[in-house]
Amino acid sequence: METVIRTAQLTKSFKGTNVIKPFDFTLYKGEICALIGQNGAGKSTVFKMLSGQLIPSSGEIQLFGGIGRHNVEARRRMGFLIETPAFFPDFTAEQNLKYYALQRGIVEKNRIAEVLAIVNLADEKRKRFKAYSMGMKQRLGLALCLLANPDCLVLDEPINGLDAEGIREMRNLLIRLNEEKQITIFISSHILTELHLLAKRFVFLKDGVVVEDISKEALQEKSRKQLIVSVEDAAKAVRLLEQNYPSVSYQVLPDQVITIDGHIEDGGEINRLFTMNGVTVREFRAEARNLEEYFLELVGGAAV
Ligand SMILES: Nc1ncnc2c1ncn2[C@@H]1O[C@H](COP(=O)(O)OP(=O)(O)OP(=O)(O)O)[C@@H](O)[C@H]1O
Repeated sequence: METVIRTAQLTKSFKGTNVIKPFDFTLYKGEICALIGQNGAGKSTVFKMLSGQLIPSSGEIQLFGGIGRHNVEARRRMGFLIETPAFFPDFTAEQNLKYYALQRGIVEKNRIAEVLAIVNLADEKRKRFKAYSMGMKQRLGLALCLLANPDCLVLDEPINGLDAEGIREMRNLLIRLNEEKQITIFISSHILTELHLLAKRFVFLKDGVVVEDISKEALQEKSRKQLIVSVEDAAKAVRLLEQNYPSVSYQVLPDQVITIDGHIEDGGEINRLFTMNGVTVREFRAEARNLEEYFLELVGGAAV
C-alpha cells in the first residue's frame, strides 16, 4: 500500500516543554484518518510540522516517500488547511482564489471554476467573502487547498464552529473527494462525534502522545458493549471478576458501580458468579457507551 505520510520518533518542544512526544504514524493512500484530541493535545503542532510551518525538534517526516528537502516537492501534492486562510473580506470568492492562484503560479484557466464547483460555491462566487456564512468560508478554504490538485488533504478542525447543516455539507464533500478523486485525508477535531461518520481510522492524541490508533469498526465495537453492575460490595466483586476473567477490563465508579468492557455474552454467568459468592447484585444491565463517552474516557477531561 502506498504511504502518504510517515513520521518516525517525531517530537516538538517549545522552550523546553515537550509538546509532541515521539509521534510514530503512517497514513496510507486512500485513508480518511482523524486525529482526535482535546484543546492543547498537540494536533495543530503535528499538522504544522507536516506542512513545514514548524521545524521538528527531532525525528523524521516522510511525505510520499521523500525525506528532508525532498518533502518540499512532496508538499506540492498536499493541501493544508491549518488556520483559516486570510481572505480579503471585500473580494468575492472568485477574486480571492484568483489572488492565491496568481501567487502560487497556478495558470490552468478553468481551475478556479472547477474548485468552486467542487465545494458547491459556483453560484455564490460573486458574493463578497465578508457576506459568506461560516460554512461557506470553510468550504472556500477547502477550495483553496484543492487549487493545486492535491493527492492528500491535511485539515485542522475544518468543521469547528459549523452548525449541523455545515458539518453535513463538509462531511459529504470530503467523502466525495475521497471516493471520486482518491484523495487521502488527515483531519483533526476535538469532538469525536463530528468525525465518526467521516473517518475510517481514529488516532487519539493526549498531551502529545498517541493513546490509541483504531479502525472505525474496532472503535464502534469497543464503544458499544459494556456491562453495568451495581453491587453491595464492589471490592469483592472485582476480586471475583479478576479471578474468573483474568483479562477483563473494568472500572469501579462511585456508589459501588462497576462497568465491564465487552463480556455481554458472559452477562448471565457473571451475575451468577457474584450472587453465588455472596455479592448482592442491585442492578445488572448491558449498555451502549456512546463515542463521545469513549473519547472522554480515553483522553480525559470534558468535551468542549
Ligand atoms: N508557538 C508556540 N509556542 C509555545 N507553545 C506552543 C506554541 N504552539 C503551541 N504551543 C503549545 O503546545 C501545546 C499544543 O498546542 P496545539 O495547538 O498543537 O494543540 P491542539 O491539539 O491543536 O489544540 P487546539 O484544539 O486548541 O487547536 C499547547 O499547550 C500550546 O499551548
